[in-house]
Amino acid sequence: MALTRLLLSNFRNISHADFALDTGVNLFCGANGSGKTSLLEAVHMLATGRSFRSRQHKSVIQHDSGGLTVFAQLDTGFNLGVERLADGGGRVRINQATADSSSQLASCLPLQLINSDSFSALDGGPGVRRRLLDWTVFHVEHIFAQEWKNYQIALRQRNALLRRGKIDADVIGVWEDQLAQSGERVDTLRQASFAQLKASVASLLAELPKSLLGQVEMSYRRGWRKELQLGRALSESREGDLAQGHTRTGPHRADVRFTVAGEPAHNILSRGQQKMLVCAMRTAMAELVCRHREKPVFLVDDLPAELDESNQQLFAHWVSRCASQVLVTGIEEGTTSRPWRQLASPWNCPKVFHVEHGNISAEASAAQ
Ligand SMILES: Nc1ncnc2c1ncn2[C@@H]1O[C@H](COP(=O)(O)OP(=O)(O)OP(=O)(O)O)[C@@H](O)[C@H]1O
Repeated sequence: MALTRLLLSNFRNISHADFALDTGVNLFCGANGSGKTSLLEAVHMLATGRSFRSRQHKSVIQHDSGGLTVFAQLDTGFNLGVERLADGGGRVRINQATADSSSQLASCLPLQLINSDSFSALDGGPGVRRRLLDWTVFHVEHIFAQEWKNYQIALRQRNALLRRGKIDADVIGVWEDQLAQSGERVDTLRQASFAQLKASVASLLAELPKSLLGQVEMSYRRGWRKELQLGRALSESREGDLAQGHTRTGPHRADVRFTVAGEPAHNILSRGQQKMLVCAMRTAMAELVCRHREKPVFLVDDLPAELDESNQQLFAHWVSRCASQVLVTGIEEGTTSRPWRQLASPWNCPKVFHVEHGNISAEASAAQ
């Protein structure tokens, strides 16, 4: 699936923009602070309901304006709209109907993002990596969203009881049964996707020249002891959980680890190697999703940062295999477009946009 038209108003320094996008490559070039990242942020908001830079909608809304809107038409026939108001209000619409969860947006617009925060997949907490795995499972297995929701409802209830300090074994037992059932199913779905991601990442990394990247090991930790059923693990940890006031075991503590010779990968790999590992993971996620449904859209903020030319070219090649469309930002048109121009048609004819003080204008025709 691809975005065919994008409309923004009052989104950071972009007061108004309305333009058509190509399938394949769309390049947004401009000086520092011109609004390139804001544009990617707006597309991300359409797919998730939120910014990737700020938890506060207010900081994204243009100063002195009452609210922002982002609207897109997709080639699948869907229209997506997000409105955020300075007074805290807002709404999300899909084809004129109000959407009540951000997972409805995500399901209409599967999106992959590569930016300077992507390193947190390696040096950040387990939650970042768990979300990467869950993005994949969500798009591959339709029952995952409901199972995960059931799990979280039961988790909230158990935690509320633990916080009260005094627990009735029968009452907590009911929630532990639900946690155990949905938790085991969440884990089974995650394990199936993880096995495929691991194989894909290994084969993508094998396309790179020989280096320590070839020794990266990926492992999945499900969040509770291997030898136990989840129900048993929960009842065994009840005492300790009570002392801590929360549930310390279960799939909400799962992790995906990247190691090299037993060490966390970010302690060993160079910055460029780390970025290629993250690019391989993101590509593997997209490859897996496009085996089951339509190809995702990629957002790539400043690809040349940390990557030499051959790595940029390899990543562009990966994206062309598993994406329907890519929105790429860069300062200079020449360097930003170079990795894409060596690909086969139509990926070698980017649509070029110039971004200047929040104004976005398309070049009359794509330069060759
Ligand atoms: N709420 C806001 N209202 C108005 N302007 C804002 C708001 N938030 C940020 N800005 C400004 O919007 C501009 C766009 O920033 P953005 O990060 O999109 O630039 P960029 O083109 O990606 O720059 P760089 O190349 O430096 O990464 C910046 O000048 C920033 O100061």
